[in-house]
Amino acid sequence: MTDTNTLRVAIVGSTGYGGVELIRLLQSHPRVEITSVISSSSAGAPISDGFPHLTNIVTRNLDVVNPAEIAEVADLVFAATPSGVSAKLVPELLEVGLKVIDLSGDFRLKDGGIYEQWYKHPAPSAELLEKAVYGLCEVFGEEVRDVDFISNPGCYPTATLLGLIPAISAGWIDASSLIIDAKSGVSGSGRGTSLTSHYAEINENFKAYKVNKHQHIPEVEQVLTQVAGEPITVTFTTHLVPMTRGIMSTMYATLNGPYTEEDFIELYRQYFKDRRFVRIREQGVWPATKEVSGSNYCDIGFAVDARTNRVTIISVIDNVVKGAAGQAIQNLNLMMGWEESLGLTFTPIYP
Ligand SMILES: NC(=O)C1=CN([C@@H]2O[C@H](COP(=O)(O)OP(=O)(O)OC[C@H]3O[C@@H](n4cnc5c(N)ncnc54)[C@H](OP(=O)(O)O)[C@@H]3O)[C@@H](O)[C@H]2O)C=CC1
Ligand SMILES: CC(=O)N[C@@H](CCC(=O)OP(=O)(O)O)C(=O)O
Repeated sequence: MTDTNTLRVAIVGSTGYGGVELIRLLQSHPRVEITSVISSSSAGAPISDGFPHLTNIVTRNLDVVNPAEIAEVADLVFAATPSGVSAKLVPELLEVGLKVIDLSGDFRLKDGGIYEQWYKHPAPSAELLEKAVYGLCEVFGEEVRDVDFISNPGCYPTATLLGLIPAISAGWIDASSLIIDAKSGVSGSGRGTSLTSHYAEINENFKAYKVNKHQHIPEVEQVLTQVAGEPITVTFTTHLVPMTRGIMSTMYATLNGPYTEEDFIELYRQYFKDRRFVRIREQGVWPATKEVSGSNYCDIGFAVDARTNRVTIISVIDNVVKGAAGQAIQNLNLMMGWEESLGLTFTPIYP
């Protein structure tokens, strides 16, 4: 620490969407100083070369990935690196005494065998999978306090779990009936270009992908199983939408009793009482991705259908903020014992 008020942080993966969003959000954080922005491909260059929107805002050059050097200038590292890269990098960062908040999927699953089945590459050590604390702030916020290693939840799981956990915990919905229909903007796939994120493939198109094979399925199931105390499996379909930011998770479940929309609204308002980043819509009003864009909010609305005895729950987040950089900073605040909204009170950008 430079003084008792300021935490020095480094960002590995500063040239990706998650890293650049961390840089943007941390400009407004009163207790954090960014002391190193790191890239494996562009070290030495000013970050504003690749990101002119940072001109006169961040004047640093990009640093190399060297854990010992990072430990000399920083107390904590955000690893905004791809799956597989984090698995190798995080143990090295912890080894030199750094605190770590990892944005990848590498440390979210507790069972290495399940990780390898879904991610298709070797799992981190069982010891580190055990050590990583899963930082879904509004549910496990107490558990991240004072730890030195947090695994930040996935974007789809954040929207989905916040939408389902209160109803599952209360036993109001049949856990064997869950269907999740999720849609993401293209920034969710990262900055690297690929055929699937190519303009001509995305523009005026809407497509399903990784159906029944998405790596976030076991993450959602792991947490719901933990909350329910019984094994839960889900049907989970992901879609790519021609927009830049945003996730909408639409969830369908059979009701276990005659619960109304008013009941759901009251249940969720109680569950998320005092948690400023979850907002529950009034009856008959459903959230849209633009209503949370650029912010750390997760907004949730409900529709109960007495004809089918099902509830539809609609949850939206900004994938790069609440689904990545914003929740990572919220986790930092909780870890440090600071007010959880410190530096995160952005109003959504509208329109
Ligand atoms: N985009 C999103 O909405 C979300 C992303 N995530 C997760 O966050 C992480 C970052 O995602 P995102 O920013 O979108 O990804 P990007 O592809 O946009 O960026 C990845 C970053 O990692 C760096 N990197 C790549 N290889 C290495 C390496 N070997 N060593 C060090 N750094 C490396 C890249 O920069 P360089 O080549 O310059 O080193 C780049 O800065 C991923 O694990 C992703 O799954 C999680 C939730 C939401
Ligand atoms: C639109 C899009 O492609 N989204 C990505 C989300 C990637 C991501 O956030 O991955 P982790 O949470 O596992 O780190 C995907 O569906 O794989």
